[in-house]
Amino acid sequence: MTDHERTAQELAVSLRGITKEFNDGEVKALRGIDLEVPRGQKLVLMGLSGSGKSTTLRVLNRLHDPTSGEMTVLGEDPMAMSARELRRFRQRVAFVFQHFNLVGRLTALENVMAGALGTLRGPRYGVMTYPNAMRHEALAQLERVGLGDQAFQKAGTLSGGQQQRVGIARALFQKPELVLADEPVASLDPESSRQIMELLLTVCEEDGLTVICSLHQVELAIEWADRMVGLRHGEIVFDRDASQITIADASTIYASTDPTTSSDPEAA
Ligand SMILES: Nc1ncnc2c1ncn2[C@@H]1O[C@H](COP(=O)(O)OP(=O)(O)OP(=O)(O)O)[C@@H](O)[C@H]1O
Repeated sequence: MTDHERTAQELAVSLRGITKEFNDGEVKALRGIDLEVPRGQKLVLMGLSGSGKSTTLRVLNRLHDPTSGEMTVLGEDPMAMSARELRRFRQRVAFVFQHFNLVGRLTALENVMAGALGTLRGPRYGVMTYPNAMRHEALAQLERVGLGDQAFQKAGTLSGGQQQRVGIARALFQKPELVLADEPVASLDPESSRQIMELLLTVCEEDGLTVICSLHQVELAIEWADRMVGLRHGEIVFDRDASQITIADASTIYASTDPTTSSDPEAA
Protein backbone atom coordinates (compact mmCIF):
# COMPACT_ATOMS: atom_id res chain seq x y z
CA MET A 1 0.00 0.00 0.00
CA THR A 2 1.40 3.44 -0.91
CA ASP A 3 1.46 6.34 1.62
CA HIS A 4 -1.29 8.00 -0.35
CA GLU A 5 -3.50 4.89 -0.20
CA ARG A 6 -2.80 4.44 3.54
CA THR A 7 -3.79 8.05 4.24
CA ALA A 8 -6.94 7.61 2.18
CA GLN A 9 -7.89 4.59 4.37
CA GLU A 10 -7.37 6.54 7.60
CA LEU A 11 -9.47 9.46 6.43
CA ALA A 12 -13.24 9.24 6.12
CA VAL A 13 -13.20 12.05 3.58
CA SER A 14 -10.60 13.80 1.49
CA LEU A 15 -11.68 16.58 -0.86
CA ARG A 16 -9.18 18.38 -3.07
CA GLY A 17 -10.21 21.42 -5.07
CA ILE A 18 -13.83 20.37 -5.33
CA THR A 19 -16.00 22.73 -7.34
CA LYS A 20 -19.67 22.45 -8.19
CA GLU A 21 -21.45 24.61 -10.72
CA PHE A 22 -25.13 24.64 -11.59
CA ASN A 23 -26.98 26.07 -14.58
CA ASP A 24 -24.02 25.89 -16.99
CA GLY A 25 -21.71 27.69 -14.60
CA GLU A 26 -24.12 30.48 -13.76
CA VAL A 27 -24.19 29.32 -10.11
CA LYS A 28 -20.86 28.49 -8.51
CA ALA A 29 -22.00 26.58 -5.44
CA LEU A 30 -18.55 25.25 -4.42
CA ARG A 31 -15.38 27.09 -5.37
CA GLY A 32 -12.51 24.77 -4.53
CA ILE A 33 -13.16 22.88 -1.30
CA ASP A 34 -10.15 21.23 0.35
CA LEU A 35 -11.17 19.17 3.35
CA GLU A 36 -9.79 16.15 5.17
CA VAL A 37 -11.97 14.47 7.78
CA PRO A 38 -10.37 11.75 9.94
CA ARG A 39 -12.46 8.69 10.71
CA GLY A 40 -14.56 9.08 13.86
CA GLN A 41 -14.63 12.89 13.74
CA LYS A 42 -17.85 14.82 14.39
CA LEU A 43 -17.69 17.80 12.07
CA VAL A 44 -20.26 20.57 11.86
CA LEU A 45 -20.62 22.63 8.69
CA MET A 46 -21.88 26.14 9.26
CA GLY A 47 -22.71 28.97 6.92
CA LEU A 48 -25.41 31.27 5.67
CA SER A 49 -28.15 29.94 3.47
CA GLY A 50 -26.71 29.30 0.01
CA SER A 51 -23.10 29.02 1.22
CA GLY A 52 -22.80 25.45 -0.08
CA LYS A 53 -23.39 23.19 2.93
CA SER A 54 -26.00 20.93 1.31
CA THR A 55 -24.05 20.81 -1.93
CA THR A 56 -20.94 19.67 -0.04
CA LEU A 57 -22.88 16.89 1.69
CA ARG A 58 -24.54 15.83 -1.56
CA VAL A 59 -21.26 15.68 -3.43
CA LEU A 60 -19.91 13.31 -0.78
CA ASN A 61 -22.33 10.52 -1.65
CA ARG A 62 -22.67 11.61 -5.27
CA LEU A 63 -26.20 12.89 -5.08
CA HIS A 64 -24.41 15.67 -7.01
CA ASP A 65 -21.40 15.09 -9.23
CA PRO A 66 -18.67 17.67 -8.64
CA THR A 67 -17.73 19.83 -11.61
CA SER A 68 -14.01 19.43 -10.90
CA GLY A 69 -11.62 18.29 -8.19
CA GLU A 70 -10.76 14.99 -6.57
CA MET A 71 -12.32 13.14 -3.68
CA THR A 72 -11.87 10.02 -1.63
CA VAL A 73 -14.68 8.89 0.66
CA LEU A 74 -14.14 5.89 2.96
CA GLY A 75 -11.03 5.05 0.99
CA GLU A 76 -12.80 5.00 -2.37
CA ASP A 77 -13.32 7.35 -5.27
CA PRO A 78 -17.08 7.71 -5.73
CA MET A 79 -16.55 9.26 -9.16
CA ALA A 80 -14.99 6.06 -10.45
CA MET A 81 -17.86 3.80 -9.36
CA SER A 82 -20.30 1.88 -11.49
CA ALA A 83 -24.01 2.16 -10.63
CA ARG A 84 -23.75 -1.10 -8.69
CA GLU A 85 -20.66 -0.01 -6.77
CA LEU A 86 -22.37 3.29 -5.99
CA ARG A 87 -25.39 1.47 -4.52
CA ARG A 88 -23.06 -0.53 -2.24
CA PHE A 89 -21.09 2.58 -1.34
CA ARG A 90 -24.30 4.41 -0.36
CA GLN A 91 -25.02 1.68 2.19
CA ARG A 92 -21.81 2.80 3.93
CA VAL A 93 -22.82 6.46 3.82
CA ALA A 94 -26.13 7.23 5.52
CA PHE A 95 -28.01 10.48 5.01
CA VAL A 96 -30.21 12.20 7.60
CA PHE A 97 -32.49 14.81 6.06
CA GLN A 98 -33.96 18.06 7.37
CA HIS A 99 -37.49 17.04 6.41
CA PHE A 100 -36.95 13.42 7.51
CA ASN A 101 -37.81 11.89 4.08
CA LEU A 102 -40.12 9.27 5.56
CA VAL A 103 -43.09 7.69 3.83
CA GLY A 104 -45.92 8.94 6.02
CA ARG A 105 -48.38 6.12 5.27
CA LEU A 106 -45.84 3.42 6.21
CA THR A 107 -45.03 2.41 9.78
CA ALA A 108 -41.90 3.59 11.55
CA LEU A 109 -40.54 0.05 11.27
CA GLU A 110 -40.99 -0.11 7.48
CA ASN A 111 -39.37 3.28 7.10
CA VAL A 112 -36.34 2.04 9.00
CA MET A 113 -36.09 -1.10 6.87
CA ALA A 114 -36.32 1.05 3.74
CA GLY A 115 -32.69 1.93 4.58
CA ALA A 116 -31.76 -1.55 3.30
CA LEU A 117 -33.81 -1.59 0.12
CA GLY A 118 -30.63 -1.15 -1.92
CA THR A 119 -29.48 -4.56 -0.66
CA LEU A 120 -32.73 -6.43 -1.40
CA ARG A 121 -34.05 -7.67 -4.72
CA GLY A 122 -37.39 -6.28 -5.79
CA PRO A 123 -39.90 -4.07 -3.94
CA ARG A 124 -41.34 -4.91 -0.50
CA TYR A 125 -44.96 -4.48 0.50
CA GLY A 126 -45.54 -4.67 4.26
CA VAL A 127 -43.43 -5.52 7.30
CA MET A 128 -43.77 -9.30 6.88
CA THR A 129 -42.16 -9.27 3.42
CA TYR A 130 -38.80 -8.31 4.94
CA PRO A 131 -36.46 -11.01 6.27
CA ASN A 132 -36.99 -11.82 9.95
CA ALA A 133 -33.47 -10.76 10.95
CA MET A 134 -34.04 -7.37 9.34
CA ARG A 135 -37.26 -6.82 11.30
CA HIS A 136 -35.45 -7.61 14.55
CA GLU A 137 -32.57 -5.31 13.71
CA ALA A 138 -34.92 -2.47 12.69
CA LEU A 139 -36.86 -2.87 15.92
CA ALA A 140 -33.62 -2.81 17.91
CA GLN A 141 -32.61 0.46 16.24
CA LEU A 142 -36.03 1.98 16.95
CA GLU A 143 -35.69 0.94 20.59
CA ARG A 144 -32.27 2.50 20.64
CA VAL A 145 -33.67 5.88 19.57
CA GLY A 146 -36.50 5.58 22.12
CA LEU A 147 -39.27 4.62 19.70
CA GLY A 148 -39.79 0.90 20.37
CA ASP A 149 -43.41 1.54 21.37
CA GLN A 150 -44.14 3.45 18.15
CA ALA A 151 -42.67 0.88 15.75
CA PHE A 152 -46.07 0.07 14.21
CA GLN A 153 -47.36 3.63 14.14
CA LYS A 154 -47.62 5.34 10.74
CA ALA A 155 -44.69 7.71 10.35
CA GLY A 156 -46.96 10.55 9.24
CA THR A 157 -48.69 10.54 12.61
CA LEU A 158 -45.47 10.95 14.63
CA SER A 159 -44.21 14.31 15.93
CA GLY A 160 -41.32 16.02 14.13
CA GLY A 161 -38.84 14.93 16.79
CA GLN A 162 -40.11 11.34 16.62
CA GLN A 163 -39.90 11.39 12.82
CA GLN A 164 -36.28 12.45 12.99
CA ARG A 165 -35.64 9.62 15.49
CA VAL A 166 -36.97 7.27 12.81
CA GLY A 167 -34.64 8.97 10.31
CA ILE A 168 -31.71 8.31 12.64
CA ALA A 169 -32.78 4.69 13.24
CA ARG A 170 -32.98 4.23 9.44
CA ALA A 171 -29.46 5.63 9.08
CA LEU A 172 -28.08 3.34 11.83
CA PHE A 173 -29.89 0.34 10.38
CA GLN A 174 -27.72 0.68 7.26
CA LYS A 175 -24.64 0.02 9.49
CA PRO A 176 -22.92 3.00 7.89
CA GLU A 177 -19.39 4.21 8.46
CA LEU A 178 -20.15 7.82 7.58
CA VAL A 179 -23.31 9.76 8.47
CA LEU A 180 -24.16 12.92 6.52
CA ALA A 181 -26.82 15.02 8.23
CA ASP A 182 -28.26 18.01 6.39
CA GLU A 183 -29.71 20.41 8.96
CA PRO A 184 -31.29 17.52 10.86
CA VAL A 185 -32.94 19.76 13.47
CA ALA A 186 -33.92 22.76 11.34
CA SER A 187 -37.59 21.71 11.37
CA LEU A 188 -37.71 21.17 15.16
CA ASP A 189 -38.30 23.34 18.24
CA PRO A 190 -35.25 24.19 20.40
CA GLU A 191 -35.86 21.46 23.00
CA SER A 192 -36.40 18.72 20.40
CA SER A 193 -33.37 20.05 18.50
CA ARG A 194 -31.17 19.60 21.52
CA GLN A 195 -32.51 16.09 22.19
CA ILE A 196 -32.09 15.00 18.58
CA MET A 197 -28.56 16.35 18.26
CA GLU A 198 -27.65 14.64 21.52
CA LEU A 199 -29.14 11.39 20.27
CA LEU A 200 -27.51 11.59 16.84
CA LEU A 201 -24.06 12.31 18.14
CA THR A 202 -24.26 9.85 21.05
CA VAL A 203 -25.26 6.91 18.86
CA CYS A 204 -22.68 7.82 16.22
CA GLU A 205 -20.02 8.02 18.93
CA GLU A 206 -21.11 4.64 20.34
CA ASP A 207 -20.77 3.07 16.89
CA GLY A 208 -17.52 4.94 16.09
CA LEU A 209 -19.04 6.63 13.04
CA THR A 210 -17.82 9.74 11.29
CA VAL A 211 -20.47 12.48 11.22
CA ILE A 212 -20.61 15.50 8.96
CA CYS A 213 -23.59 17.62 9.88
CA SER A 214 -24.76 21.02 8.69
CA LEU A 215 -26.21 23.01 11.55
CA HIS A 216 -27.22 26.63 12.13
CA GLN A 217 -27.41 26.47 15.93
CA VAL A 218 -23.99 27.67 17.03
CA GLU A 219 -24.39 26.63 20.69
CA LEU A 220 -25.38 23.10 19.74
CA ALA A 221 -22.49 22.91 17.30
CA ILE A 222 -19.95 23.96 19.94
CA GLU A 223 -21.41 21.50 22.42
CA TRP A 224 -21.42 18.47 20.14
CA ALA A 225 -18.85 18.90 17.39
CA ASP A 226 -15.16 18.03 17.45
CA ARG A 227 -14.55 20.47 14.64
CA MET A 228 -16.41 23.32 13.01
CA VAL A 229 -16.00 24.35 9.38
CA GLY A 230 -17.57 27.54 8.07
CA LEU A 231 -18.53 28.06 4.45
CA ARG A 232 -19.17 31.32 2.66
CA HIS A 233 -19.97 31.64 -1.04
CA GLY A 234 -18.80 28.09 -1.64
CA GLU A 235 -15.43 28.46 0.10
CA ILE A 236 -14.12 27.36 3.49
CA VAL A 237 -13.47 30.48 5.55
CA PHE A 238 -13.29 28.92 9.00
CA ASP A 239 -11.92 25.59 10.21
CA ARG A 240 -11.31 25.04 13.91
CA ASP A 241 -11.36 22.60 16.74
CA ALA A 242 -14.73 23.08 18.49
CA SER A 243 -13.11 23.07 21.94
CA GLN A 244 -11.20 26.24 21.04
CA ILE A 245 -14.14 28.18 19.78
CA THR A 246 -16.56 30.62 21.42
CA ILE A 247 -20.11 31.42 20.39
CA ALA A 248 -18.88 34.87 19.31
CA ASP A 249 -16.16 33.32 17.10
CA ALA A 250 -18.58 30.93 15.46
CA SER A 251 -21.16 33.67 14.97
CA THR A 252 -18.77 35.60 12.70
CA ILE A 253 -19.75 33.16 9.99
CA TYR A 254 -23.29 34.55 10.21
CA ALA A 255 -22.23 38.20 10.53
CA SER A 256 -22.65 40.57 7.60
CA THR A 257 -18.90 41.23 7.54
CA ASP A 258 -16.58 38.83 5.80
CA PRO A 259 -14.81 36.63 8.37
CA THR A 260 -11.73 36.56 6.16
CA THR A 261 -11.22 40.24 7.11
CA SER A 262 -11.65 39.57 10.84
CA SER A 263 -8.95 40.93 13.19
CA ASP A 264 -8.37 37.37 14.38
CA PRO A 265 -5.97 35.89 11.83
CA GLU A 266 -7.06 32.36 12.71
CA ALA A 267 -10.63 33.14 11.72
CA ALA A 268 -9.63 33.39 8.08
N1 LIG B 1 -29.97 21.81 -8.01
C1 LIG B 1 -29.54 23.09 -8.04
N2 LIG B 1 -29.69 23.83 -9.16
C2 LIG B 1 -29.24 25.11 -9.21
N3 LIG B 1 -28.64 25.73 -8.17
C3 LIG B 1 -28.49 25.05 -7.04
C4 LIG B 1 -28.93 23.70 -6.92
N4 LIG B 1 -28.63 23.25 -5.66
C5 LIG B 1 -28.04 24.29 -5.03
N5 LIG B 1 -27.95 25.36 -5.85
C6 LIG B 1 -27.35 26.67 -5.53
O1 LIG B 1 -26.06 26.42 -5.01
C7 LIG B 1 -25.78 27.33 -3.95
C8 LIG B 1 -25.43 26.56 -2.69
O2 LIG B 1 -26.63 25.91 -2.25
P1 LIG B 1 -26.70 24.94 -0.99
O3 LIG B 1 -28.06 24.34 -0.98
O4 LIG B 1 -25.53 24.04 -1.02
O5 LIG B 1 -26.52 25.97 0.21
P2 LIG B 1 -26.74 25.74 1.78
O6 LIG B 1 -25.58 26.36 2.46
O7 LIG B 1 -26.98 24.31 2.06
O8 LIG B 1 -28.06 26.56 2.05
P3 LIG B 1 -29.27 26.29 3.10
O9 LIG B 1 -28.71 26.60 4.46
O10 LIG B 1 -30.32 27.27 2.67
O11 LIG B 1 -29.69 24.86 2.93
C9 LIG B 1 -26.98 28.23 -3.81
O12 LIG B 1 -26.75 29.40 -4.57
C10 LIG B 1 -28.09 27.41 -4.43
O13 LIG B 1 -29.11 28.23 -4.96
